[in-house]
Amino acid sequence: MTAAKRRAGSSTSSSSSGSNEQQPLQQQQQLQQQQHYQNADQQSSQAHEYQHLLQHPHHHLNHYSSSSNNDHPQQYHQRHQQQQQHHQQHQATLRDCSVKLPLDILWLPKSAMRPVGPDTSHTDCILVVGVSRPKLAVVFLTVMLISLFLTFHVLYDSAVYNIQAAQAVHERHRLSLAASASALASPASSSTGLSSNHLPVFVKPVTSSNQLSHPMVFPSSRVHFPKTSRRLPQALIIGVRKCGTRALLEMLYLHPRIQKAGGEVHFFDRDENYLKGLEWYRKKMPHSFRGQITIEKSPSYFVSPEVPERVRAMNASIKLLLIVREPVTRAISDYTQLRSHAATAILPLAESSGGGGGGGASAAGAAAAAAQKMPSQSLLYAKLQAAHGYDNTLGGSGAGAKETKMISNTRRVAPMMMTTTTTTPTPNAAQLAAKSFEELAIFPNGTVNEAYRPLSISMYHVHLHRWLEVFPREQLLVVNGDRLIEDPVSQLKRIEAFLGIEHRVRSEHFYFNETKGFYCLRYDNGDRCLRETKGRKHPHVDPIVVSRLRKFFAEYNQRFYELVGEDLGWPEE
Ligand SMILES: Nc1ncnc2c1ncn2[C@@H]1O[C@H](COP(=O)(O)OS(=O)(=O)O)[C@@H](OP(=O)(O)O)[C@H]1O
Repeated sequence: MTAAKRRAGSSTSSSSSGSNEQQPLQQQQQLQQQQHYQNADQQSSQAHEYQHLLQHPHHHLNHYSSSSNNDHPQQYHQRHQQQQQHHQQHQATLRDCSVKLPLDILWLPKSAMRPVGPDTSHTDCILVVGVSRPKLAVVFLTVMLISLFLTFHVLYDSAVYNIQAAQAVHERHRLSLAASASALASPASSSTGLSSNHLPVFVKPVTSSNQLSHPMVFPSSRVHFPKTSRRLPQALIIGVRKCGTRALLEMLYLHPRIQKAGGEVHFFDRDENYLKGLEWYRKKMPHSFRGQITIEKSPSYFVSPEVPERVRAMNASIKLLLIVREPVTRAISDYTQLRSHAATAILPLAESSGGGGGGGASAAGAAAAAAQKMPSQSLLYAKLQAAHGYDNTLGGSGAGAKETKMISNTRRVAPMMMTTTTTTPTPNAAQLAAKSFEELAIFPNGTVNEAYRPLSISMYHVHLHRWLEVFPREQLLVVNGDRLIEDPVSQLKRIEAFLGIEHRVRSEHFYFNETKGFYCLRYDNGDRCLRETKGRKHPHVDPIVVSRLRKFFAEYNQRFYELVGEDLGWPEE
């Protein structure tokens, strides 16, 4: 810049000295005047030029070097004006170089920087990136705070995780000890498909060494993650007892979107549980991720009159699964279980042992005394039975107030004790175990004992009617229990669609166990069948009695088909 300026200055002075020698005085004066104006002009634009040259050295160098020292002053003046125009244009360009960007990113003229080596590029601007100290400090602090937050979050999560895992291991250990103790004390208590500690049938006891080596494994054998919580069920298997409720729940549990309550909670059908409130119920539920569906099954819900309203009070949009089986087969299955209990002379906690109640000691006139020992569910039944007076023989009546009213107003027999907490063998138990299904289901005069509980539970339409008074039909899915035994996948596909979850449970999850005569489940870590309490061998029942009962049920079945809008094709004789 200085050199160029000097060059421009010297060219001007040399041209003026030439004129002094050759031209007259007047012309010299004119020229001096012009020079004076020119110099004034030059001085006024000197600051701009300096700025300009700082930012565009190449341009200025070319510009000045291309100027002829011998130009006429007028021409020079014109050129100077052009230079000024040029200069203004370049000022506009310069604005690009002085754009201020956030975080100290600047475009600067290259001339402002001291080049390290020879400058070969043809650009005028240079990008300078820098961060001021306060900004650097803010960024640093922010990064520090975020990493601190993340560290604490991870530490907190893993602490909660470990505490819960440790609790679960402790609980599981306690339960398995209780299970082995009760198994020793009462082999019959496992006949319902659940151990007395309410562990699900499929969950095999884990040895304490296993528990210690897998502290993150919960009783349900699924890993519990900190981001899970216990949620109230979004779906219920409401019954029917002995129709495959346990098999259905375990099969559904193969689906990754399903979580299940381990045992039968009996929240809605037992007053003593219901009075504990929803929070108590929620705590009985397993941990689940958001998006998973928690399912609980208590088959006695179906036949308990107060349950539909209570369920609706909890969740009016809950999904209900009702599994049914051919009614006479179901009744025989019920009888088989009740007889099994009676034969061991241990009267079962009927409602907790697979739902539905049932199991009975004949104790005519003993209802009041027994009621004192009974859970409230049994108490309700005892009241009903006392009011209506039904047969109290093995697995007697008591499916519900409306049902009993409708079905049997004819018989007035001493009320029966539906359930009892006693484990003392009664003399009647053995006698009851000796009674045949035929004797219990058909009176000597050939009429059907409608009040016999295994039969009254099979009158599905009576119970379903109550549910459909409270819930819309679309909220209830009827599962065919007979088909579930033969072809589980087809039924599960329907249920997956009903629950709004993708089809995931497939045939490779099952294998047919010839010895058992049922499908068993195939898990990643092994195969599992339901306990021997499921799929018991049924006693032989006189075909005439079976036919008689099928005819009897034909009408009820038709009513049931009408209610559900589907013909299940059960035999009518
Ligand atoms: N895969 C598989 N394995 C074993 N058992 C199966 C299976 N699928 C359905 N079932 C039928 O389930 C019947 C027992 O029904 P529940 O589980 O509802 O009984 S309970 O009410 O919970 O006691 C049980 O009835 P019974 O055969 O009379 O014992 C079985 O027939």
